[in-house]
Amino acid sequence: MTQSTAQILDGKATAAAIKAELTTRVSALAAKGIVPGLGTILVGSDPGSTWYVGGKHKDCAEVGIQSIRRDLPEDISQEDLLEVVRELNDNPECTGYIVQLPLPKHIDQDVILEAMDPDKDADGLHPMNLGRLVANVNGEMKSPLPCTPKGCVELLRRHDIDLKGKRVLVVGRGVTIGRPIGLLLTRKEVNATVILAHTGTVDLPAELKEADVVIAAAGVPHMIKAEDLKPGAIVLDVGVSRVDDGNGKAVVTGDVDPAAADVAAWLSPNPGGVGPMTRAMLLANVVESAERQAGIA
Ligand SMILES: Nc1nc2c(c(=O)[nH]1)N[C@@H](CN(C=O)c1ccc(C(=O)N[C@@H](CCC(=O)O)C(=O)O)cc1)CN2
Repeated sequence: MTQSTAQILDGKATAAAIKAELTTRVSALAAKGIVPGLGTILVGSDPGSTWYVGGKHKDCAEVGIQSIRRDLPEDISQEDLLEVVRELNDNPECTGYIVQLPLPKHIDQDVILEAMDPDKDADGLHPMNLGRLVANVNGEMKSPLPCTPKGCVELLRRHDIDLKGKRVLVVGRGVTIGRPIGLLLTRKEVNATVILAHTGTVDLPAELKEADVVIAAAGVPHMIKAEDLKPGAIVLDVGVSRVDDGNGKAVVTGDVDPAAADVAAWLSPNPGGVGPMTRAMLLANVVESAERQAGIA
């Protein structure tokens, strides 16, 4: 049996440390009479989405952020959903909010995200904030960043992993992870070289073998095997799938086969890696936005 070589990028412990720091910053805001408030909009009763939203409210309570919850039926019309978006845009207790994704198929996600007040967009997914991410090559402009990409960069930074000059392969071109993470990693402050692979990529195995860093965000269970990787690669397993464990129970499974730990130098596991960082970065976005509104940051 081979010995696992990879060091673990522990998202749970890192997120816990970030939450402790945010608790201090929320107390400083409270001393100035400012209480940040996060709103969530959940449409339907998908078990995963319901769990994530519940976790966001629990996190808020932990760090002292007020939370506002709007749980809506699966068959809500787009117009009625827009009405809830407008209500949170105007709600003074809500300093930022998110619309939990994915939305049901009959709702146009782009229309909903665009209707949000960009200054209250805690997920950084409003087209204005995605545009700011594109324009912000130096990383100096302050705007909310999508939580999972921000979590990946913060997880690496807090483990002193420098990506300057590294060849990074991102697998998956989704709007919440794949596309924005390339923009973050190519900022001058990170200076990585990024290749964005997707279902149309001709020779994924060749790209994987050359990558110093792999960020797997395809949502295909265990599609990346140990033998696909360059020895010593840094691997972030970000994709989430729920598969039957053989006993009728759904378990969270990442894109990377656990045996990759025998080849990689660093591995962020799934669960326990980037997921907890996504939650912590949402809190960070809410606190940063409240600080900006208070003229602190
Ligand atoms: N509006 C948004 N929708 C979605 C986002 C997002 O950032 N904004 N990301 C994902 C879901 N997500 C947060 O919303 C999320 C995913 C995973 C985790 C997490 O902590 N996962 C755990 C495992 C959880 C489990 O057992 O199910 C882990 O990785 O350890 C938190 C948040 C899609 N939608």
